[in-house]
Amino acid sequence: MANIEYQERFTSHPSDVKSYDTEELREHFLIKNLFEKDKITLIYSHYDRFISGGAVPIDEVLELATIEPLKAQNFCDRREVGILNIGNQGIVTVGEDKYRLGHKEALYIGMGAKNIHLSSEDPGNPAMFYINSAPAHQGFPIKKIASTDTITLDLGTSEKANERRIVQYIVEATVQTCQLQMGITELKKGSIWNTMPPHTHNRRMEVYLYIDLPQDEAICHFMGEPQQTRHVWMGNHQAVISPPWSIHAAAGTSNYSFVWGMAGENLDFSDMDMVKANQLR
Ligand SMILES: O=C(O)C(=O)C[C@H](O)C(=O)CO
Ligand SMILES: [Zn+2]
Repeated sequence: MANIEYQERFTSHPSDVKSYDTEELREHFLIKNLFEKDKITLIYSHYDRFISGGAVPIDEVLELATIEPLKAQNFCDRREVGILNIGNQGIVTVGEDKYRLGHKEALYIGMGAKNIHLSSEDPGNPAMFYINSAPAHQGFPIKKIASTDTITLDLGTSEKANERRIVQYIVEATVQTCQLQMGITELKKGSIWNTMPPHTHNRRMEVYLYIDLPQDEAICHFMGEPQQTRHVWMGNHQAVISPPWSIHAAAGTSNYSFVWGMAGENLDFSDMDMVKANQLR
């Protein structure tokens, strides 16, 4: 059954963002309520035409059907998709093929795939599928990425409260994609800063979905041009759109994790323009 809601988000010029107040900043960049029972919720950003979404199948099998802005018969007619399960055991069916995704396992689905359905193995303990998608020009094979298939990078130190593990799920070295990259960054206990020192990558936009944040805690996400930053207070399971010209970093009131996804000009994860912390304004 197709039970999909979508919203479009248009792009903002950095000099316009300078004058956004709290509400306007949140309206354009913050993504709330992605994970609703028996629904697929999609946000179509005009930055690199990147779609981020959530699906929580409980009593229904949910179909990742096309949405009107795609003007396509099937969701993947001109798109590739990454699905990362942040909930309990779930099943993604593509055509006749079934892929079981456990907690923090991912699936890449290439252009041309049809009949994508999402379900939970146990409705009492549902899967929570986080979906990222970008335009594609070539169909690459479907691939499941378990945690043993990922590439990990350990960054930061406890002294700087930014000790974290970057877990790369969908990157050039693990899966062939046109432009999509996805992964999870997990902060160690006692560390609160992600992506600090920060960076921009004018060649790619990025979306962060914050997860594993204890109840009553909060994330202060920093965005904007490095010399003109703004902050957005966020909660667990909320996402934020990072324009290519914006830094994307945060401090939490506890440790937490986040799923990052990006698309754009290249597939070079390390292509970042670093900014020194003492240069931020
Ligand atoms: O903690 C970090 O640093 C990150 O996770 C960085 C993201 O992966 C990123 O922004 C990639 O461009
Ligand atoms: Zn980045």
